[in-house]
Amino acid sequence: MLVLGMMSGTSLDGVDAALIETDGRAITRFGRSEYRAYSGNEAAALHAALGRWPGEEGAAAAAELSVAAHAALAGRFPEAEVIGYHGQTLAHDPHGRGTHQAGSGAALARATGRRVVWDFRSEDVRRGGEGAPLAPFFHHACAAWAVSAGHLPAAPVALLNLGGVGNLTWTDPRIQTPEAPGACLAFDTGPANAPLNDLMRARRGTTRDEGGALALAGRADTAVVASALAHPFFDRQPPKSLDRDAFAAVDVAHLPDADAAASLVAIAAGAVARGLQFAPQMPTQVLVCGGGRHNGAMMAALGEALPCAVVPVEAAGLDGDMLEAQAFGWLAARVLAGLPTSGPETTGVPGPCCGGRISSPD
Ligand SMILES: Nc1ncnc2c1ncn2[C@@H]1O[C@H](COP(=O)(O)OP(=O)(O)OP(=O)(O)O)[C@@H](O)[C@H]1O
Ligand SMILES: CC(=O)N[C@H]1[C@@H]2OC[C@@H](O2)[C@@H](O)[C@@H]1O[C@H](C)C(=O)O
Repeated sequence: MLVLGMMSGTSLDGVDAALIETDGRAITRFGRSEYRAYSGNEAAALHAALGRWPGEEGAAAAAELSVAAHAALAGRFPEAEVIGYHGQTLAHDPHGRGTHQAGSGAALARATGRRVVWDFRSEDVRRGGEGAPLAPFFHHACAAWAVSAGHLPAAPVALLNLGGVGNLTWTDPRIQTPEAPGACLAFDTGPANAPLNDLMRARRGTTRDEGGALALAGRADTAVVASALAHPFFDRQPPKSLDRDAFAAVDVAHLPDADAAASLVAIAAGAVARGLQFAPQMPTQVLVCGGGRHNGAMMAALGEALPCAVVPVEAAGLDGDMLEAQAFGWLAARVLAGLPTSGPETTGVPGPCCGGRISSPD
């Protein structure tokens, strides 16, 4: 089936939408994609609602805004039979209050006249999993696709998503299904772009460090980096997940702008290196997707910190800006096929877990 996957990540910059043709197992074809940036007012409303749970101030407005933005974008894809709708994560506390993605799939189904698969994380959390990351089974499908297309050798590889938070999937495409033991090991690596974006907003009034120019002009403060990487999160065995602001306490207030940016980049790269130590074997390469791969300082720091090649995921014929949107399209097809969306090695859920809810327009 032809599915439209839609994702608005923790960076709160906008919505990605991408078509994918799949039965929830193999990827038959990648289709076209579009991005819709949030307006300043929309981003401000979403920021104001961060950390809020259903019923709390700002959450309902964020949910309505999310549905409206996604419906507008979905209107540009009339050919999609089904929509995979992630919603906007406002809060994530899997072993406490749960996980909260604002935006109702039922409302989106009514607004678009199409079937919507949504609420992908709750069931995993309810069953004791981390509820994240959910892209790993899709990363396995991508690796298998890239091997069959001749873009990758048939060997273990890692996919690293550098969004607001980073997440990494080690995967062996020689194993047939993603839920099979040994096919995937996945976890959030640590903070990626979110602290850098927050720094740029506070100090420069911009949304991001374009190309990593500011970080490239600075020097990482070794004491700040070491103290951030001393966080007990990095010693925890994967799977493990993070809330967007888990590292809000990293203190770079005393550093000049460029050194502060360089330090946050070094922390993000160091976090990936710490995480990769848990991989069952060193991957042939780390394929980087997500906005962070456009940050030259981030890519350079990763190249230094990791013991294997680090390349943008385009090297394997994939689209690094749309991988997460595609993931939620593929996962939607998987939910409709009744196949698991997470497992013990991706979210720590005790057994294979079929998450997601299905809403019809009528
Ligand atoms: N040209 C660029 N230069 C520097 N940084 C960039 C560039 N383009 C994107 N980014 C960074 O990538 C971020 C967006 O990444 P992405 O869209 O992958 O995140 P997300 O999907 O919102 O987050 P997550 O994956 O955590 O849910 C931006 O907020 C910015 O920090
Ligand atoms: C709770 C939540 O929304 N987590 C996001 C976030 O952004 C990156 C990282 O943290 C990952 O855990 C996840 O998103 C991706 C798409 C995932 O679930 O694989």
